[in-house]
Amino acid sequence: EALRIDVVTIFPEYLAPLRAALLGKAIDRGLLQLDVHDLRNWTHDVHKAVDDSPYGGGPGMVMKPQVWGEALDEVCAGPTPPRLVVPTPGGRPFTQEMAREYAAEPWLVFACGRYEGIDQRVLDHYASRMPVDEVSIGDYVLVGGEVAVLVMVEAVARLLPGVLGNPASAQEDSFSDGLLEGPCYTRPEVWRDLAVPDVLRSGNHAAIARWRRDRALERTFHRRPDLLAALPEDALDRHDRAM
Ligand SMILES: Nc1ccc2ncsc2c1
Repeated sequence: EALRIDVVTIFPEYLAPLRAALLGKAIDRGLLQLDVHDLRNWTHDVHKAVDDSPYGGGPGMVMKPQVWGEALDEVCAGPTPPRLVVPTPGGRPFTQEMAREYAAEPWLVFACGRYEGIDQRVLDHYASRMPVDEVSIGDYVLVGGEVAVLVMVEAVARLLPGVLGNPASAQEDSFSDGLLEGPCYTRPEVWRDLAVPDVLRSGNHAAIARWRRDRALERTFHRRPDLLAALPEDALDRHDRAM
């Protein structure tokens, strides 16, 4: 039941960090399977061309449908189709909820576009054969989808059973209760004249929980009021509202 991940890219070496550290161990332990494919393996010309000028003019280049078609036909071949994930600035926002959805899938294929993107007919063609998600990791433009794949694979893999040392932290991390994570502290008690808030050393767990939630509400209110507005009606109690 290990999650299978395939990535198609013209820069396979960009995905090397996924084999380091925690995720590398998860792969070694068979908790997830990662295969990275060089899109140029499916070209047939001496220049290994993967892009061409855009119809309608305009700057930049568009990735050729034929090459992607041959690559995805092969990579996505199998009894049950994968979920095809295509990073793009114009995609649906990637969220912790999507990360949880993806972590429950048996097989994900990530198509990394470069240039101005992939010919739309590729997405349209595969949408009739498998779920195709165009996904954005934020409102900024990168040079290609590879870094977005690193982000998504890390967010997904950490949710897989056994990948994280203590699963509880996956539950309590930011966004699980809809709020940002508040400040955290560790030893020493005083560092450069800055002391750890007394409540955290009080042993009063109710007061600690209350203090942490207050800090999370405060931070969310100041940095991400949109998250507060999105909370369900009953998510904030009287004390919360008084914050
Ligand atoms: N193909 C491509 C190009 C830029 C970019 N920026 C964020 S995701 C993405 C994907």
